[in-house]
Amino acid sequence: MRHYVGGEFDASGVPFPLVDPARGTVVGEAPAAPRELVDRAVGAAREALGPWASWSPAERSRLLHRIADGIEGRFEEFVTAECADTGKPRELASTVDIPRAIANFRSYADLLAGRGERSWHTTTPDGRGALNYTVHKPLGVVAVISPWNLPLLLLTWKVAPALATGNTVIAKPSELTPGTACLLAEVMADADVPAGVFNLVHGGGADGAGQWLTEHPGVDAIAFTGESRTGGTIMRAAAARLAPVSFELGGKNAGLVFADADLDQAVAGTLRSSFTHSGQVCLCTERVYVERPVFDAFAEALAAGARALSGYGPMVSAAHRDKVVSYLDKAAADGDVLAGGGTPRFSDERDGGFWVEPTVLAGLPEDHPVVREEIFGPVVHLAPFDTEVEAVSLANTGPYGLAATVWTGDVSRAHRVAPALDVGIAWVNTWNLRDLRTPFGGVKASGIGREGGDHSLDFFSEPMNVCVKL
Ligand SMILES: NC(=O)c1ccc[n+]([C@@H]2O[C@H](COP(=O)([O-])OP(=O)(O)OC[C@H]3O[C@@H](n4cnc5c(N)ncnc54)[C@H](O)[C@@H]3O)[C@@H](O)[C@H]2O)c1
Ligand SMILES: O=C/C=C/C=C(\O)C(=O)O
Repeated sequence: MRHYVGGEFDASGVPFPLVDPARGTVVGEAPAAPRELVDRAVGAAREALGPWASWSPAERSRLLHRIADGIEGRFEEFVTAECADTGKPRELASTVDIPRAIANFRSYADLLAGRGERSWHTTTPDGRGALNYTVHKPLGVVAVISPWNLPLLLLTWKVAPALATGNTVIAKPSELTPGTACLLAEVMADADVPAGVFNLVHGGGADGAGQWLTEHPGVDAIAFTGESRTGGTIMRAAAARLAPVSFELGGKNAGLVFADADLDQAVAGTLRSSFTHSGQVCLCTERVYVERPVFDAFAEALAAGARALSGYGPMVSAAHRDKVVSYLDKAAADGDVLAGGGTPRFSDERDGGFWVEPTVLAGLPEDHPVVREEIFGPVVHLAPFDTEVEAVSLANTGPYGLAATVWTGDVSRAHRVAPALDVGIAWVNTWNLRDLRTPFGGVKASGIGREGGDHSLDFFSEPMNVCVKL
């Protein structure tokens, strides 16, 4: 595991251990970047800005495709690194995480190639008129700080548009999952990305590379994905120099199941949306409200499906496993456990890992911590509702507003309910179906701004207006 600064690989810094989530064993180490290396990375990124800005959009677009080609060429290595870091099933990394990293670079390469600028012809009293047109400039040096759950997908979801728009980047992946970021740096070097355009430093957040980047006067903007609490800390650091921030934060996503839904589809969809990556996806459903006439049937089918789940992965760390289990203990004390509720016994080396059973709960009050706080594990709470108005109100209550699912067979109800939800993304009769051109992000404590398509290109650009008197 190495840093990548100014086109050079570097392993300086105090090593920190890397732990296999499936077995709980130390399997490697990575260097924590010292402060001077973070300073050097910012300096290299700043120095590279000028030459990089001279690249045409067509040249940057071709380079992004070359990076995508590089990831494709080392696909299995990326899958192995992603699974080693996160413990996620190989099938998930090879069908979601790594293909999406490739798609992230290709979609922004194509969007950039086709991006036009707007202009206006302005009439003037002398009749000769004026021409107003927009020029998009890069923000400058961007710090990209990413979480441990979808390490490569979420890192490249920011790096691709940041590079596409002519910025230079210092990436700081989670200290729990540095592996795929290291491979990405090698792909960048092999693709002849100019030195200093993409830099990578490893280490922690507070009192580490993460904090030093967010406080650094040489960093012009911060793109962050992580906990809402961390977002608040970063926003305070950015406020000191009014640096723009793009935040993708926490969630406590609700599902609404109406009696007119296809129940089998709703159960299968909720099993996916609650237990994919063992609930360690920001879009996962952690609370489901079910119309009363079908509550028992839905609860019974979902609990049976959760009990039958196999091949799921562990929590990313012992600390995260302990956090999730603490919520299970509270739920068992105050409510009903319909499935799971503990940690599985395998009677093999996995017993040293950070596993939690897929868990279905019910019977807790709406103000209970399990129903209100983000757990970020394989845990979903069910509660009944009687009216559509009540369902929307239940879903909209709480500090978060990232995503939601609506299961209904009534098309009018779908178009009435989905827009009424205070979230950034609502799926109807599906989950996590993604079009990369659409706005992606949350409201309330779930984030600031939107990623995806022009939304990312706009965040990473400064639009300038030029007015020419004719
Ligand atoms: N909205 C989304 O798109 C989205 C996507 C994935 C994860 N998440 C959220 O991320 C969280 C899980 O990820 P996590 O545990 O890695 O989050 P986290 O906030 O603990 O860490 C995220 C990143 O921030 C760094 N960091 C931590 N403290 C910092 C500080 N003070 N200054 C600068 N950097 C700091 C970490 O090193 C890591 O790289 C969950 O809350 C989840 O909801 C949101
Ligand atoms: O864990 C959170 C998942 C985020 C997913 C995306 O950012 C995406 O699908 O673009």
